[in-house]
Order: sequence, then structure tokens, then C-alpha cells
Amino acid sequence: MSDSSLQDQSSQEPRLKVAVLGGGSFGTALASIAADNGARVRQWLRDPQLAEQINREHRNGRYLPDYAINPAVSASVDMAWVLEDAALVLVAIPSKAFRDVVRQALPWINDRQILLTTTKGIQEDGFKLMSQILEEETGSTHIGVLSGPNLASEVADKQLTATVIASDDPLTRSRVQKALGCDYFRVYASNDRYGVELGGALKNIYAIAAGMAAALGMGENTRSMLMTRALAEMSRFAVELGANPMTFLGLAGVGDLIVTCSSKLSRNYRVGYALGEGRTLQEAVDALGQVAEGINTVRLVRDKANREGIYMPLAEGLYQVLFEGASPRGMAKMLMLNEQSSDVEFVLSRQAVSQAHQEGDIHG
Ligand SMILES: NC(=O)c1ccc[n+]([C@@H]2O[C@H](COP(=O)([O-])OP(=O)(O)OC[C@H]3O[C@@H](n4cnc5c(N)ncnc54)[C@H](O)[C@@H]3O)[C@@H](O)[C@H]2O)c1
Ligand SMILES: O=P(O)(O)OC[C@H](O)CO
Repeated sequence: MSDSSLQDQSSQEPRLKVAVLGGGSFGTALASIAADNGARVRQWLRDPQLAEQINREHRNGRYLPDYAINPAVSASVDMAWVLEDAALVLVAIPSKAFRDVVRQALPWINDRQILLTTTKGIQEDGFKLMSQILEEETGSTHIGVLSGPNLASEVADKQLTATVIASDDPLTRSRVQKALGCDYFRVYASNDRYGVELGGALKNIYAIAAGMAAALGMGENTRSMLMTRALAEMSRFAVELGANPMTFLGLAGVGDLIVTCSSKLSRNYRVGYALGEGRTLQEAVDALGQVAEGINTVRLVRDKANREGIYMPLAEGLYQVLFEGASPRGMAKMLMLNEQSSDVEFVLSRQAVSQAHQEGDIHG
């Protein structure tokens, strides 16, 4: 139990009631944190056997077999029971099923609850982020996004970790900081919900590329170049879509990019690594056995960038490798020989670089 949970218990405040929708590794780790902080936590999942195992052994054998879950977490397949009286609801469900699960929950959602998404993905129809789905389905004003460099197994292992709660509602920010912040999990606040959520979804694309580069034997210079150019590309995309580029300097931007592009614990990195070893996309996905959101995100972002005229050479290159059979090495070479560009576009624009080249050509 963390120090902060002791503080909570010694105060006279009523016990917070938390519901977590999703039985995957991050949902489970977050449920355990909230319980460490003294909350009554109920977790909803589809699989009755897994629910029974969590209740009996305080272990999630499917997603987090090696970690102890706080015994105060109770799991169930009964959505009504899980959401009963919940003041804070966390939705940790892959993007493809997110709206369906929120719809199942609707009868027990009310306008006093705080609703959080932890999902780093995009809905194809309308290019919607998960908090937008929460907003559309519930009409709530207490909506937030939890995102940051948060590999679930490290969180479950109580490695010192930081995350971001992003919401334009100050109450949501402060309540979530209090509910989840403890001596191994620090929660920073942001009011750029869109930027934070976009950062979490976009970095998955580049984690696939980083895994692929590692499997191909490319070195640290390459990884550093990839991450930095990824940050430039993510920020460019975000600015075009109206997010604040400064958000990408924070935990949910560069922070999450670093961890996901560096760790074999990342599912997106692992898919990329398998592709770099020569497996097909289907083989890589089958071997993973879990959802790597970046596969779908690369397609959606590449299509959106093409529609909106946003320059995204890395996303385009990865799309060609994943879905059009391009060779990873050939694509890497092509990107290296791409048109001359600028380092930091907010300092020197790409247009200024290409104009200098055109003028140089004219003057021989
Ligand atoms: N795992 C991590 O390290 C991590 C860290 C930070 C954020 N996230 C994000 O949080 C989200 C949840 O991640 P996770 O690792 O907890 O879980 P996950 O993405 O592996 O899957 C979550 C759960 O959703 C369930 N599920 C899938 N389809 C469903 C459906 N149609 N109906 C009901 N349940 C369904 C699965 O059975 C599983 O219990 C992800 O989208 C991810 O981007 C994950
Ligand atoms: O396992 P991934 O690739 O979905 O990434 C996990 C988290 O998003 C890391 O912050």
C-alpha cells in the first residue's frame, strides 16, 4: 500500500468508488492503483473465468500474469454492478470496441460521474478520438484523457511512473490527480485534451517503425533520428488539426514516444520488430495476441494526411511497408534521400528550405 493511501484512509472523506471497464493489462494496473489509494474498485470484463481468477487469486493470468493485484479490486461481467455508485469511470477498451462498450454502459452513466479514456487509438468513422466518443455518447462535461509513458507491466510493478490527465474541466483534472496519484504514479494536469489524446495515438505509428529498425540491426543514431523526426511529424499533424504543439513537449508527446520507441514491452514496437524479422503483418499480429493500435492508426493517419495535404513521410512510408508490400530497407533508403528539409519547422520553415534549393538551382 502506498503512503498516499494511508493519508486518504486517515482523512474522513468517504471512500471513492471507481469503475474500470476493460480487463487488459492497463485497465488492471489502473484498477490496482486506485485500490492502493483506498478506493472501492470494481472492474468489468467479458471473460467470467478471468473475473473469477482476479477475485480469487488477485492475478490477471491472461494479461498481467506476474503481478499481484490489490485484493480490494473486485472483477465482474455484470456492468450494472460494476458501475453502481461509481464516481470515477475509466474506459480501457481497444478503439474498435470502445463505442460498443460505452453504449453498454450508458444505462448506468450519470452526469456527476467523471469519465476517462485510457485508449490510444482512433475510430475510423469520422477520425474520432475516444474522448470524443465518450462526449457524443454520454453528453457529459466531466470527460478526461489519461495518457503518457505508461507501459502497463511497469506500472503494475510499481516502477516510478508519470502520466497526464487532460481535460478542459478543472474538477476532472483535480479529482483524477487525487484518485490516482501516489508514491509510484504521479499525475500531471493538462487542459489540451485533444493534443494529449492525439499524442498517445500517433506515437504508436512510430513505435512500429522503431521496432522494425531495431530488428533490421539499425543503430542508436537511427533510433534517435526516427524519434526526433517522428516528433516533428506528429507536431505538424497536430497543428494542422488544431492541437497545441507545445503539448508534444510533455509526457503524452515526447515522453510516450521515447518509451514506446525503445521498449520491447510495447506491443506496437513488438509488431514492428516481427515485421523487421521478415514476418508478414498477419503473422506479427497473431504472434502478439493483443491489440497493437498503431496498425490501424497508421492507415487512418496516412489517409487523413493525404486528404488534408499534410506532409507525413514516415507515416506514408510505414503504410507502404505494412499494406503495400514495400521493403523496410528500401523504404528507409528512400526516406533518407527524400527532398531536403528543415530540422525544426517552427524555427525554419520547410518552404524556406525548398525555396533556397530552387533559387540555388536557378543560379547554378
Ligand atoms: N497496455 C499498456 O501498456 C497500455 C498503457 C497505456 C495505455 N494503454 C491503452 O489503454 C487501452 C487499454 O489497454 P489494455 O492493455 O488494458 O488492454 P487491451 O487493449 O489489450 O484490451 C483491453 C480489454 O478489452 C477487452 N475487449 C476487447 N474487445 C472487447 C469488446 N468488444 N467488448 C468488451 N471488451 C473487449 C479485452 O478482452 C481486454 O480485456 C489500449 O487502447 C491502450 O492503447 C495501454
Ligand atoms: O503496448 P503499446 O505499444 O500499446 O504501448 C503501451 C503504452 O501506450 C505506452 O505508454
